[in-house]
Amino acid sequence: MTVPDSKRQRTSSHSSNEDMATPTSTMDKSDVDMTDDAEELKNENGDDEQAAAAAEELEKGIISVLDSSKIVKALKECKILVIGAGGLGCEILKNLALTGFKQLHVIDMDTIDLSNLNRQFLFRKKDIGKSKAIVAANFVMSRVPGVEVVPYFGKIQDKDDDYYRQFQLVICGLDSVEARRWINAKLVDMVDEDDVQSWKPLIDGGTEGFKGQARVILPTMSSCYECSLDMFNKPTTFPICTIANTPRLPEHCIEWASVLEWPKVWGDKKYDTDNPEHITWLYQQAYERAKTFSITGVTYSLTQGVVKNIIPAIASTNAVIAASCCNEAFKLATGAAPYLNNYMMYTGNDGVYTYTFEHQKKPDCTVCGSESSVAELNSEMTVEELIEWLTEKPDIQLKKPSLRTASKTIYMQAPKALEEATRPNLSKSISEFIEDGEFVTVTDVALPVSLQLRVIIRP
Ligand SMILES: Nc1ncnc2c1ncn2[C@@H]1O[C@H](COP(=O)(O)OP(=O)(O)OP(=O)(O)O)[C@@H](O)[C@H]1O
Ligand SMILES: [Zn+2]
Repeated sequence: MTVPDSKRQRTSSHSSNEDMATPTSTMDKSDVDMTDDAEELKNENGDDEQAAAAAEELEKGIISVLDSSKIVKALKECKILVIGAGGLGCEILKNLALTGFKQLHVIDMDTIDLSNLNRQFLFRKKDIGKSKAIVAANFVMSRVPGVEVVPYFGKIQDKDDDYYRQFQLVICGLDSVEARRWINAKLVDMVDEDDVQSWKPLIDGGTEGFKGQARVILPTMSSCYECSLDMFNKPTTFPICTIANTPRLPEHCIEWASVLEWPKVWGDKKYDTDNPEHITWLYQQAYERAKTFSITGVTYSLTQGVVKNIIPAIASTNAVIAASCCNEAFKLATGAAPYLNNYMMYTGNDGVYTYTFEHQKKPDCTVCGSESSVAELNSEMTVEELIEWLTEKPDIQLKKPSLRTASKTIYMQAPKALEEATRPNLSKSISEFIEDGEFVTVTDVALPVSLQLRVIIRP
């Protein structure tokens, strides 16, 4: 696989993370690759004259027509892990196999559901209840001769470094932030400065309704998933005044029915989003209100979608994002063109709009940063409050953090005995455990690695 120029420098000079910033320009990259390519041409073809001519061209900076045999070789040698065999995963597996990649693995922990069949086209009705990964792998192999797809029916968290080490590239088609954070941290953690093979680019695709994004993460070199965690906020809610007074969208009317009308009529009784009678009631209220404001588009299924907070999966969004991910995989595997640097947004809400930008690496990113993450905390803060703070802070967002310093165990979520033993510490103030400037090690189910947090205690 083509190793970006900056990676080569990094591994050979042992330079620190700060030096690496982002991949260098395409021209620099091609310079390095071209020299190597010329060498390879000479060795492989044994046709000295042709090789010499090609080498000369390459040295002059002329990029000749792609050599198909080299492309084929690169695709054959690149082993890719696809994570997720859902809407995006089906597209990604199909694209990779048809592009000519030969060694694919796929992980998915889920089984096939009837509702998947409209867009997860590797599955048929007879497959309902079976493992997505296994069915997808068999389908792709039966349709595309010469490709091997090895499935794993389970979670990415089940696998260890040895498993991940075999791949040159990882592509994610996931639906959860948690799984993305896990694989991102795993791949960053696996990077060994002295071993270029330990370094695996991560291509991450994500879709939500008509919106999607594709990004290329070069572990320790470019911005990682965790660097941009604060971009993912809680789902949008509508301002109450809009809902109450100036609705413009069918969603506003549905929110009005569920947030304001339901409690007014039914008091403390909560509606059940799985009860068709309740949804029908909300739908009728919303429909009447929409009529008053000349708003169209309130339907039963939209009502259900809004109250359940469901964003419909759009097959064409998956197709666009998967295409972009596989395009990047092709470029990274073959060096045929510069790869995405590093974030592409797409929206199909209103025609087609895409935008590419370079998401900056965060120097104090808790996963890939070279600087330690600093937390300035009040000395009176309790351990429990610190834990809550860690779960709420937008750029940390942990689930169930456990805390310790070099000398003290502050609070452990598991095992049970340790949790019980440390529970009384929850109500104590953090200054009983943490000295000003001391490092706190934070572990959490969300991440396969621990975080180091330097704590500054404010008096
Ligand atoms: N930690 C994980 N390990 C392995 N697979 C995972 C993990 N987290 C999520 N997945 C898989 O990622 C896939 C995401 O696909 P997709 O977004 O199409 O979801 P879906 O559940 O099939 O569809 P929808 O949510 O729209 O009904 C799912 O099949 C899911 O099982
Ligand atoms: Zn990062």
